[in-house]
Amino acid sequence: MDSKSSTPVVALRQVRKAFNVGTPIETEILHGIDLTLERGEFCAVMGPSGSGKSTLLNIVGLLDRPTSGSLSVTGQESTELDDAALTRLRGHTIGFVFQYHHLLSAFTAVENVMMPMMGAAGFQTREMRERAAGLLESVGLAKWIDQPAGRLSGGQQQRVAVARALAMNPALLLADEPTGNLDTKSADEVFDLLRRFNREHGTAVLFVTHNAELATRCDRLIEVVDGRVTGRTTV
Ligand SMILES: Nc1ncnc2c1ncn2[C@@H]1O[C@H](COP(=O)(O)OP(=O)(O)OP(=O)(O)O)[C@@H](O)[C@H]1O
Repeated sequence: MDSKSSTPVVALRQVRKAFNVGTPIETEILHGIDLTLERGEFCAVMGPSGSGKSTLLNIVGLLDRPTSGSLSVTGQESTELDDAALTRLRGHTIGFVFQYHHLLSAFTAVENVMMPMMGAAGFQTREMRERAAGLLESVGLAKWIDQPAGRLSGGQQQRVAVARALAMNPALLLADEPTGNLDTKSADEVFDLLRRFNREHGTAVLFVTHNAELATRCDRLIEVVDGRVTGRTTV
C-alpha cells in the first residue's frame, strides 16, 4: 500500500461539539469522539434519537466545526483550514445523501446530478451532462434523465440524490438515514446502490440508520449513545 492509500479517509481525535443554547449557556453534545474510517470502509452508525449522530455527520462533512479536537479528511487537518478551503475540500471529497432528497423539483434528473459539477472548476457542459447521464443510468434511471425531479417517485428521487452525491466521485459518502423515508423495496434498492458504489469505487461510507437489518449488511457498526461512540462491533 502506498502512503496515500494508507491515509485514512477520516480521522477524528477527541472531537467535542458544544452548542450555545442562550448566552452564556453551552451544551456539549459530542464528548470526545475518536473514529477512523479507512478507504473503502462501509460503516453503519446507529444510536437513539438525539444521541448526536447527525451532529457527528455534520462535523465529518465539514458543514460544522468541532469545538475542540482534530479532524482530518483525506489527510488534511480541517481545523487548520479557513471556510473557503473547507468548502473546496468538501466539494471535491465528500458526497451527501439525506433522508429527504433535497432535489430541485423543477429541474430535470440530469440537471440535478450536474449541480455539484457546476460548482467545481474545469467541467465542460457536455462532459457534465455525459457523466450525469452515465450515473443516472447506473442507478437504473436512464429513461428518466430528462424528467423533472418532482415528477419521480420517492424511491426514484432518492436514487437521483445518490447519483448527485457521487457526481464528483467522492472519497467519502455521508448518508444520514437515506432510506428512512422509503418503503422496504426502495430502501433495499438504495442501500444496494450505495454498497455497489462503495465496492466498485472504494468510496468510504458513513451510513446513519435506524434499520438494524441494513446495519448488519455493512462492514462495521458503531453506536453513538449520549454523544459517545460506545459499541465498536464488526458485523
Ligand atoms: N444547532 C444546535 N443547537 C443546539 N442544539 C443542537 C443543535 N443541533 C443539534 N442539537 C442538539 O444535539 C442533540 C443531538 O442531535 P442530533 O440531531 O445530532 O441527534 P441524532 O442522533 O441525529 O437524532 P435522530 O436519530 O433523531 O436524527 C439533540 O439534543 C439536539 O437538540
